[in-house]
Order: sequence, then C-alpha cells, then structure tokens
Amino acid sequence: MKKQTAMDKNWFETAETLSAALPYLQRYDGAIVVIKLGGHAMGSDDAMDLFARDIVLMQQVGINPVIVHGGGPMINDMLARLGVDSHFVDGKRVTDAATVEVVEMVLSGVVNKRIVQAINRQGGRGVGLSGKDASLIRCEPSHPDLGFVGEPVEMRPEVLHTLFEAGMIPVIAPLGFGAEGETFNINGDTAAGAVAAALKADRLLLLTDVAGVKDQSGEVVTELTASAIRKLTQEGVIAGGMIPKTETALAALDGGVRAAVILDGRAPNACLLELFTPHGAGSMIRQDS
Ligand SMILES: Nc1ncnc2c1ncn2[C@@H]1O[C@H](COP(=O)(O)OP(=O)(O)O)[C@@H](O)[C@H]1O
Ligand SMILES: CC(=O)N[C@@H](CCC(=O)OP(=O)(O)O)C(=O)O
Repeated sequence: MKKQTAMDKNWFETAETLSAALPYLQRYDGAIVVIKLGGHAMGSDDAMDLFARDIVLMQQVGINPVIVHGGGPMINDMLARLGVDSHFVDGKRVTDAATVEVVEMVLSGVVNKRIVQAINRQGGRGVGLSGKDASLIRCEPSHPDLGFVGEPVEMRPEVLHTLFEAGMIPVIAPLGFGAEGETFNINGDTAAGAVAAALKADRLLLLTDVAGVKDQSGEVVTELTASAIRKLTQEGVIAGGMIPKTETALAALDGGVRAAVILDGRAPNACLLELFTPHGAGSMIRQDS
C-alpha cells in the first residue's frame, strides 16, 4: 500500500485509500474523539476550511467529534489593542478581572464562531459553547497567584451527548464557572483533557505546530508510554509548551481516555491520517501496559 503523506490533500477521495481506511472506519463507528485546536494551529481561512472538512467527514462516517479550542495569540492581540499588559507563569496567563473579560470576549466570541462557521460551511452543524453552558465545566482557582485561572473540578458532559444525538458538533471555548459565579480562564489543553476524560473519549487529539513529541536527536517518536514521557521530561527533552501538553495527555489517560495523540494541526488531513491509516500521524501516548 502506498504510504500516505500529509501532503495528499484529497486523501479520502481516492478509492485506494478509502478501502485501506475501511477497517478503521468500522473501528471508530460511534467513537468519541476530542480534538484540541490551539491558537497557533489555526491558520488562514483556507487552512481552517480544510480542518473543518476533516471534522465534518469524521462525523459523516459515524464518529462523534468534539472540538475544544484555544486562542492565546488572538487574546494577546486584543489585550495589546486595549493596552492591557499580560504575562504567563508556567504556561498559564495571569488573569485579573479585566483580563478575564477580554479572554471570554475573544474565545467565546470571534474564535469560537470562526470555527463554528467553518464547520457549517462544510455542511456540518457546529454548536458553539463554553464551559459555562449547561454547567459543563465547574472550576476552582488553579493557584492564588494566577487570579481567575481555573482548574476543572466538576464536569457535566450531558449536553455533549445531547448534541451528538442531534447530529451536531460541539465547539467548546475553554472557560468555566466558579461556585461564586466567577468566570474562569482555563488553559486550552487542560480544558480539552477534562472534556475528554469526562466523556471517556476514545481519542484525544492535541493539534499543535510541531509534527509530534521529539526525542534527544530531534526525531518524532510515534509511540510513547506514560513512563517514556516522564523520562523525556526529566531529561529536559520535553520542554516549554510541550510540558503542559504531555501532562494533559497523561491526565486524560488516567481519567479513562484510551489514547492521546500530539500531532501537527497545520498538516492537511492530519486528523484523518491519524484515525484512518495504519501508520497514523504524530505521537501516540498510551498507558504503560
Ligand atoms: N520534545 C519536544 N518535542 C516537540 N516539541 C517540543 C519539545 N519540547 C518543547 N517543544 C516545543 O513545544 C511547542 C508546542 O507547544 P506550544 O507552543 O505551547 O503549542 P500550542 O500553542 O499549539 O499549544 C513546540 O513548538 C516546540 O517548540
Ligand atoms: C489560563 C490560560 O493560559 N488560558 C489560555 C486560554 C487560551 C489557550 O489556551 O490558547 P492556546 O491553546 O492557543 O494556547 C490563555 O489565556 O491564553
């Protein structure tokens, strides 16, 4: 069989690849796949359309896709336009009362609706919501120094099952609510992991701007166990923004997700190649057996 590459834009339109994909289509029938789309992985409108086409195709073949998005760069732009200073501690934005208003405006507004519209343009029915809707994500403060940064503590995923049954595709902005009615800003990876665990998802796909988790020599490792991740982190090979991503993957596995995959969201058909080909895409992380 010809090895498919991420450059094959019309991957699912050829009979050869479709027949190779058949066993995978059957395997994933009815599966729940949570996809985290980070701000850096959101490209031009054309790239967004290709991403949305993959998501709609997944749904058409029987998968229940859920998108959890980020939008850090878009929040940065808006804060800069408003003259509000912002900084990060350990990958999380220190979020005061003024900042959380802007975060909600940007994530639940422009970013969320851009994704919803892209899905709808491809013939799907995207429904935008945040962790506030239907009490999906209740949070507690993540750390006293971070202000309104939330850690998910209670999930109510029923609304997502209702949307699946209605044939709709949930698109979730990473915001939550607190016991006192506060709005919390949640790191996008953390929110995706919490949603995936609450749904006991079959796959958590973390889309980013690198091909996967790289080892000491800079090669992408296609299969990783939880203990291999811990070793690479201790050795400093996994660093920076990859640390919260791999931590999210491990927490999701502990929460009952079958496997998490870190892959390049900018590559055409990335999600389809991961799900429907023998070689997959990116780095797949599983529990130690
Ligand atoms: N071992 C590693 N393998 C791959 N990427 C790594 C590794 N260690 C650190 N990184 C960095 O992590 C980045 C991804 O994290 P981040 O920029 O936060 O992604 P996103 O904005 O998509 O959430 C990569 O672009 C890369 O620079
Ligand atoms: C607490 C925290 O840091 N929240 C993030 C939420 C958006 C996000 O995670 O966006 P990416 O996935 O594009 O990085 C923020 O304010 O930037």
